[in-house]
Amino acid sequence: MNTPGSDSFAINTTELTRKFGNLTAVDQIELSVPYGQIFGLLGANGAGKSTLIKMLTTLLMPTSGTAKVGGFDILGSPAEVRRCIGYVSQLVSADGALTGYENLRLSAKLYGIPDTEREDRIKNALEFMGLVDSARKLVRTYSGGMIRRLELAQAMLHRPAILFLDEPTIGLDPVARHIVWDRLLDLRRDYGMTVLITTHDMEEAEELCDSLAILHRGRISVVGQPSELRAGLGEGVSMDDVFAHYAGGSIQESGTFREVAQTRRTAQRLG
Ligand SMILES: Nc1ncnc2c1ncn2[C@@H]1O[C@H](COP(=O)(O)OP(=O)(O)OP(=O)(O)O)[C@@H](O)[C@H]1O
Repeated sequence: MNTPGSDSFAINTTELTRKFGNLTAVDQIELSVPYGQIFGLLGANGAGKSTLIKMLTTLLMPTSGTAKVGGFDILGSPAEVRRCIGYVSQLVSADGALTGYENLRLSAKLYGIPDTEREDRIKNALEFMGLVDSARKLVRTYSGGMIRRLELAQAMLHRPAILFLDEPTIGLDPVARHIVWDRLLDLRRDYGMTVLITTHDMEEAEELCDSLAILHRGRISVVGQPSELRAGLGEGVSMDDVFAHYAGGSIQESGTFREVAQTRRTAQRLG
């Protein structure tokens, strides 16, 4: 695994803030994620989850504040951060005109995996994700679940210490969703990987995640284990109730048409 810098947390943010004009999408967030956790970021549409992930993966500059990822500062050492993370965005990133194997070759080159190690790493990733039999088929013939598993295989090729996944199971049927969960649990068990996911799926939040942070208008409303969060609100409380309580009660009417259309296209493509 790519060795992270020395820090007791995989992710540690300090007053992390991002503004877009007058809108504060992420507002002075203080978040600490221990190594080896599957950590869920929840929040209504427009709460700031993707913006937070984009800053942590060095794709977007903060307006103020900073964060350490794998012990490296996102502002001072972005290249080191990138070396120890993997990222799967909301949008489909695998190339449908290439085979699964060719997509992995491309990722191996992009991640700078030495030529002598590439074939072994690709073989290992294909086996791990259950894609050996379909490796030589064009990705456009894959099911949604296979595409997601291929994207996970691409993101794990360089053995990142920390994996960022923006809505990894959006648009997948329950069987495909459970297979993705199992693979993520395996990644944590076999490689000690820390996984940060965003999700709108309360079952995923409860069953897959060790801890959750719920965002509301760019701020963290609450952090805790799913069972703690439910117990904190009383008996017989569901994760839906927890979400409604801490995420602002209802889905906000924010997000541009383009963003919504793009997300739906992704879900349709994967469904
Ligand atoms: N590039 C941008 N320019 C202007 N505003 C933006 C930009 N990116 C995000 N925003 C706004 O910032 C806010 C937070 O958006 P973000 O995508 O982080 O939310 P989210 O919680 O990931 O939402 P969703 O669940 O719909 O993916 C929204 O109001 C959004 O419209």
